[in-house]
Amino acid sequence: MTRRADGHEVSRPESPLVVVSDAHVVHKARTGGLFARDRVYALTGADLTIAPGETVGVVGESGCGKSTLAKVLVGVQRPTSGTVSFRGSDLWTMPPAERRVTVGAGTGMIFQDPSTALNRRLTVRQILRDPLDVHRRGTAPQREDRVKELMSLVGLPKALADGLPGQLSGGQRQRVAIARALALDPDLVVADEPTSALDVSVRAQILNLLLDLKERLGLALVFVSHDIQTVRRMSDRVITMYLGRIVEESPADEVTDRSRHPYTRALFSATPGLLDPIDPIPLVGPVPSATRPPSGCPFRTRCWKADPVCAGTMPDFAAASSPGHRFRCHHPVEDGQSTRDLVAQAVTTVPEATAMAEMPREP
Ligand SMILES: Nc1ncnc2c1ncn2[C@@H]1O[C@H](COP(=O)(O)OP(=O)(O)OP(=O)(O)O)[C@@H](O)[C@H]1O
Repeated sequence: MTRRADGHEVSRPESPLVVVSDAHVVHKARTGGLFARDRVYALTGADLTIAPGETVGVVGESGCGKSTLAKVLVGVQRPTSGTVSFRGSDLWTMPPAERRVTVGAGTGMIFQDPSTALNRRLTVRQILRDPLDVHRRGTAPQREDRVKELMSLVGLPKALADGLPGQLSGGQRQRVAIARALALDPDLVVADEPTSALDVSVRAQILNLLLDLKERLGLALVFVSHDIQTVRRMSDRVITMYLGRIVEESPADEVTDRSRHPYTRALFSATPGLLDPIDPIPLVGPVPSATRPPSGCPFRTRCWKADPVCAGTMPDFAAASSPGHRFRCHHPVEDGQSTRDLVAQAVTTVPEATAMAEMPREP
């Protein structure tokens, strides 16, 4: 059984749709010149399972690896190590042609900015026909029918079929991008900040459209956003990432005041309107560089609960008291402890945390 965002329990088929196991993504640093040796640890040891039909939200500060995880899930980013299986088949050991079909037909991705994600020289009809042509879906008339069906599915008037992206509003462009992601009837759609480039007035419409499509089509949806309130509203389950690591995974209704990882609590405490009007939990300094992540727990340099144990190892996942809730922390928040208490605790121990932040990092 999976708990939906509205609190209802729904039964899901047992076999997972996507399983990511111990995935690491390491890039060469973009800056530093031709002979730079710096590596960016964009994703470290990610384990994640997505069930058919569920919505998983991914939150975390800028640069923590959310987009990298999203791209790994839809087979756009090959992990440096680790595995990604889609409907039981390992994506990166199958022949490339098979992977293109598996990923192309089974997944869809919606990007932040539809202005850059859509080819400006193609009409809406051409944009929506393209995946059908590439994957040779049906006859020419059937493809035309599918284009019409997709436009109606996302609420685009027929009259826009011959329009170019530049002639559409931001909201209409994002509808085209959503329709394109749905063209091949995927099981999984990953939406990476799908509303952050849109006017506030159309954001709710696009979010409602995604929720509606997800229910109607039985899609699994991975929803990446900085907007924690929205993630919570959209998702069944929330993943918190910090500096390339998944540090907590919990049912959406537990992320505010029942999260066990100090970072998740701090992140949510800084979201206006989510909890009591209290000050956010204070953290020490900025997020460390992804080229030199701290040893052990990556959050320890900013955490008010950190001690030398945290500099030693990254703990394995521990299960919280409720199903589907797990976290990786040596000194988790106690079950039932209020965020208000944590603010008070952090305020008194931040000087110690500052000292911890000065501990040596890995070379
Ligand atoms: N192709 C690349 N080459 C070098 N570094 C990269 C590359 N792609 C991502 N990174 C780095 O990897 C880290 C994770 O990036 P990612 O885009 O996944 O983070 P994010 O959480 O999605 O950030 P944001 O919320 O700002 O979009 C960042 O430090 C980023 O600069």
